[in-house]
Amino acid sequence: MATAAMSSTLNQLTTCCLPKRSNPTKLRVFTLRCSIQTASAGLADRPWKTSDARLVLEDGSIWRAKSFGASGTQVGEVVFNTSLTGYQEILTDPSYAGQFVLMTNPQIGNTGVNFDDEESMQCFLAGLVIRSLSIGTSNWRCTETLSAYLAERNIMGIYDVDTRAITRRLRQDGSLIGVLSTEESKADEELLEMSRAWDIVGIDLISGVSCKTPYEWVDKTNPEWNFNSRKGVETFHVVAYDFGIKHNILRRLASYGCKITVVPSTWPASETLSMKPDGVLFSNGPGDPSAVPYAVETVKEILGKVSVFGICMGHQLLGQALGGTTFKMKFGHHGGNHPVRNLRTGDVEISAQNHNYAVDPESLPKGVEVTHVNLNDGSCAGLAYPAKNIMSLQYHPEASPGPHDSDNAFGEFIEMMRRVRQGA
Ligand SMILES: NC(=O)CC[C@H](N)C(=O)O
Repeated sequence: MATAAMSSTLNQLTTCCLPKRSNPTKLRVFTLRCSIQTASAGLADRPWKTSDARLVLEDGSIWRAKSFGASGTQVGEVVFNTSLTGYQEILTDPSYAGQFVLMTNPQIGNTGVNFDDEESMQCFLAGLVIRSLSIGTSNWRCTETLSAYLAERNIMGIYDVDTRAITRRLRQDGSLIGVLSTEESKADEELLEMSRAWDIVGIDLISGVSCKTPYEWVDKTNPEWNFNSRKGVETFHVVAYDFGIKHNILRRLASYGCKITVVPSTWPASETLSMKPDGVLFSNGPGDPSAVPYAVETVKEILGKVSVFGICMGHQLLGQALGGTTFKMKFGHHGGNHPVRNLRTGDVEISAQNHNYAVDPESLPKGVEVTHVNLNDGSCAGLAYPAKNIMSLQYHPEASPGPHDSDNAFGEFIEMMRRVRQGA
């Protein structure tokens, strides 16, 4: 069992062993060392688990760690997430398909998992990278430990890895492809080769996470946690394109009084328009928005004919459909603490974010307004095209996890649909 003294020793070691960027042609191994030794050689096995996994990054660094969840070998892009809570919502956010999520919060697993906090039916991410795996769970809602949950879903996790050092490397050099392996038989060079042979850019990851057939969604936010709900108001029919949709987007729309039909990413625009919805929502989703031209075409066919709201991937597809371009950011935004300025009101919202791509505002045609700006780096965080009843956000008004400052964006979408219905 890890004592406070032990974890403080570990923290000191982590600080003073911060590795420098390695020569890309050489493999360099980083291990979190523990200062506690076994008594004398051969007397007893160590009472704690020793390293049994490697994370090999494309820059040639090798991070020795301990595995939990599933075992095997997996490739993906490593991104860091700065949320303090909500690891289960993050694990089930389909937008993380193809990525290893490294949590900067050093202790994960404390609250276990529960089935009410899932953002989709599955974990699509490549794996989870954490500093310390909590040895116990303490939460009245907990139904299972994080380890058991990941093992059942065949998702690999590693802990006792220097997450601060990896995060600093990602911030300095940008997102990196990595291979996580528990297989001793695989040589370091082989894993490095795998990481260099794979790329997340240009792959359609949406088709692997979208639903296959349309369905109706009725669940609202649980009354225990609800806020901003509207009572006794008219109902609006929204068709929601599932590019990897998070359940909380659907719950929030339902709580605002929408009747929702969720459709697959390949659902023809003509079918959507024939349903005569009041609005169309383009959801969040994984990967490169330039790798799904079919989705951009669908958005183009719908724009101007009905009110639309794009969230994250939906915002990026809207940007492209309007004639703009998207680009890959250095390491993206992933976390629940990103300040955004709403340029219409002047208000600053603390927002939940998860994206690696962004719309280039310079590429947008006249009439398209940048409505929100990310205050950390000035990137475009929201768009509107009032003449065509279009609005979009690069971040997550549904939060989950994250602050609820931006929830009113759903209210604005409702207002837009109401104005169109009233012919205003
Ligand atoms: N959450 C999302 O919709 C992410 C959008 C896109 N996959 C990106 O990384 O930018």
